[in-house]
Order: sequence, then structure tokens, then C-alpha cells
Amino acid sequence: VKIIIRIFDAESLSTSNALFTPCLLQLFGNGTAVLRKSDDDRAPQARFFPPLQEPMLLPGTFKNKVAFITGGGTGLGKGMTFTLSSLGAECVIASRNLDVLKATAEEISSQTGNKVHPVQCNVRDPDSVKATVDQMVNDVGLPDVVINNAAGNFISPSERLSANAWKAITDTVLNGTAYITLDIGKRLIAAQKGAAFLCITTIYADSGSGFVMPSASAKAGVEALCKSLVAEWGRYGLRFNIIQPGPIKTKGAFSRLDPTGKFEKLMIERIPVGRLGTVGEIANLAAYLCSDYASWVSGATIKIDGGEYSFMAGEFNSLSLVTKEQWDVMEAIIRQTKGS
Ligand SMILES: CCCCCCCCC/C=C/C=C/C(=O)SCCNC(=O)CCNC(=O)[C@H](O)C(C)(C)COP(=O)(O)OP(=O)(O)OC[C@H]1O[C@@H](n2cnc3c(N)ncnc32)[C@H](O)[C@@H]1OP(=O)(O)O
Ligand SMILES: NC(=O)C1=CN([C@@H]2O[C@H](COP(=O)(O)OP(=O)(O)OC[C@H]3O[C@@H](n4cnc5c(N)ncnc54)[C@H](OP(=O)(O)O)[C@@H]3O)[C@@H](O)[C@H]2O)C=CC1
Repeated sequence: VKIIIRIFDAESLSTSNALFTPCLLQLFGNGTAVLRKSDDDRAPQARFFPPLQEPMLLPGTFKNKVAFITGGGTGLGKGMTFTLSSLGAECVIASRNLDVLKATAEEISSQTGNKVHPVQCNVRDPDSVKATVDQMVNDVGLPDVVINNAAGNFISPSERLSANAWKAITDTVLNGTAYITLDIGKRLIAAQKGAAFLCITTIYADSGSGFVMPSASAKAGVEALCKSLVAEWGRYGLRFNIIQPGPIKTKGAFSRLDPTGKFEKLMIERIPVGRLGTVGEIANLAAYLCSDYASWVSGATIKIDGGEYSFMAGEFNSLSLVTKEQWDVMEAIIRQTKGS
């Protein structure tokens, strides 16, 4: 990209990279104005990729099944709870804010006709996790589906992080997943009951990412935890899969990862499908992976990101911004070159 900018001059290229510096200037020029509600920009090709959000599995797929979802009161967790509940599951949703959980449980059960149980839980605290699981077992029994979805995250240069900031994120994401999985897993094994576990990580669990270093480290740990148990606990009837979502516009994520709303356009420019993902798309994949249709799926890690990871990984992918005329010039230069 640097070479191309030198050849054609930065002004003539409307590239996201060329715009990055002014974009950052605008971002910090905003002073205290935060959380602008951004326009839901879409690239033209997004018209080829309409998001179908309604539950795609057969009604009754989760009839007589119990699903436990951490962070089920908001965002993706709420979406997954809605889909599983629509398909017949009795859901238990767990997080710190009981009022939010109660409101979500009421909203979903009134639409689906199936019970949703709100249970307060701080996944960072093993005693709280034990109390939550005790309550679930008492109310509805052991679960058939366990979704580790609760998380904490915010963008920050790593040199600004305190030890406690690192601990807040890694305790929630990695230790929280471990406490939930160990507590429920041991009880399932003792009861000789099978179950499907699902962990929600992110596309940067593979690559790491600057400015979200604790989240990247913890999500990579969650993936190692899942993959280890695929091998070890299959014999007990337990299977484990991972979803790595790309950007989905939830309040929890975007208020902490794009606080001014200025990065959204940049993000969409690097997503080949030309739009953000939706909660319903994640929920359908989650429902499939946790259903008996996926009984033979264990150890899968599925990116659902509109192609963003592949776009960012390919050395030359920014060349998609080069115009036909610019290609004519470059091709002529390349063809003229003889020898080394
Ligand atoms: C290029 C733009 C991209 C835009 C989006 C792209 C998305 C694609 C990939 C997305 C991945 C998403 C992953 C996610 O996980 S999103 C989920 C987000 N949801 C949440 O985080 C919900 C829960 N979060 C919280 O409760 C808080 O945010 C929390 C800070 C994680 C925890 O809160 P709490 O327990 O109350 O902790 P605190 O006491 O407030 O803080 C603990 C220590 O952390 C320090 N700290 C807090 N905020 C910041 C900050 N912004 N910068 C630096 N440090 C911070 C705080 O100071 C405490 O440390 P101490 O002062 O030393 O005690
Ligand atoms: N949205 C996105 O673009 C992406 C999201 N993800 C992942 O998707 C998942 C859901 O994120 P999203 O819906 O966007 O964001 P939300 O902030 O809405 O979801 C996070 C949930 O975790 C719960 N939670 C946080 N800390 C704790 C805790 N200590 N104990 C129990 N529950 C806790 C929160 O509830 P409460 O505050 O009540 O505790 C909240 O419901 C996360 O795993 C996130 O990493 C991954 C990639 C992209």
C-alpha cells in the first residue's frame, strides 16, 4: 500500500489506510463527545448477503432440554437465549445484574412461552458459580447445553493497564469459563449425563491483538481449555465447540471497543461481506452447534466474521482498493521489467 500511495499520491486514493490518520485526529478531536449513534453504513455488496435472523432449526429441537447461558441478559447471550427458548429449551441465564436478567427472562419467555430462569452469578468468584449451579440443579436439573458467553473487555494501550485491569478481564473470561466448566462438568460426569458446551471467543484469539491484550490472552486460554477437554471428556459424553465472532454491534462491546463510533466505518471497509454481523446469525450457529444435529461436531472452531479475518491476514488484500486505471499503469511497469 505504501508503494501505491507513493506512485499515485495519497490524495487520489480513497483508502481506509490513507484515511486512518485523519480519522484518528477526528476521533480525539471530539473532546468529551462520546458514543455518537453511528449510521449503520453498509458496503454495496452487503445487498448480496442479507442477514436471516429467525431461528433456522426445527421447532422443538430443544424440547425437554435445559440450556445454561452466562451473560444471557444482554447482547449475544440474550440473542442465543431467545433462539434456544424459541426452539423449546428451558433456559437459565446468569450474570451479575439481576434486574437486567429478570427483564430479559420476562421479555423472552413472554414471546416464546418457555420458562427462562434468571440467576445472579459473578463468574469471577468460584463460590458464586457454585451457588448458581446449585440453584439451577435445584430448579431445573443439570443442563444439556452450557454456553460460556460472559466476558469483560475494553480498549486500552497495554502500558496504561494496572494489574487489577488485567485481573478484571482474565478473571471474567478465562477463570470464569474454567469455574463454570469445572463445576458443571464434574456434576455431569458424576451423574453420567451428556452435554454440549460452547465457548464464545473472538477472531483475534488466534492472532492476538494490540489494545485488547488481556482479552486476547484470556480468549486464547479459553480456546485451549475447550480443545483440551474435547479430548479428555469426550468419553463422558461431553462435547466442546468454539464460535469466534467478528464485530456485532452490541452495546456492551461497542461502548467499550468503539467508544466514539469512529471505527465502525473502517471496520466495515475491511469486511468482504460489507456489513457487521447480527445477533441472530450468531444465535443460529450457536443453536446448531448445541443441538443433536451437531452430535458429531466436537473440537470445531468456527469464525463467523463476514471474511474480516482473511481480509486482514492477506498481505496484498488492500490492493482491492486499486482502480482499473491504476492497475493499467502498474501492469505496464511490471511488464517492462526485464531480468532481476
Ligand atoms: C477498531 C474498533 C473495533 C470495534 C469493535 C470490534 C469488535 C470485534 C471483536 C470484539 C470482541 C469483543 C470482545 C468482548 O469481550 S466484548 C464484551 C464487552 N462487555 C463487557 O465488557 C461487559 C462487562 N464489562 C465490565 O463490567 C467492565 O467494563 C470491566 C472494566 C471489564 C469490569 O468492571 P468492574 O468489575 O466494575 O471493574 P472496575 O473496578 O471498573 O475496573 C477494574 C480495573 O480495570 C481498570 N479499568 C477499567 N476500565 C479501564 C479503561 N478503560 N482503561 C484502563 N483501565 C481500566 C480499573 O481502573 C480497575 O483497575 P484499578 O484502578 O487498578 O483497580
Ligand atoms: N459484540 C461483538 O462484536 C463480539 C462479542 N464477542 C463475545 O461475545 C460475548 C458477548 O458479548 P456482547 O454480547 O457483545 O457483550 P455484552 O457486554 O452484552 O455481554 C457480556 C455479558 O457478560 C456478563 N458478565 C460480565 N462480567 C461478568 C461476571 N463477572 N460474571 C457474570 N457475568 C458477567 C455481562 O452481564 P453483567 O454485567 O450483568 O454481569 C454481559 O451480559 C463475549 O464473550 C464477547 O467476548 C466476541 C467477538 C465480537
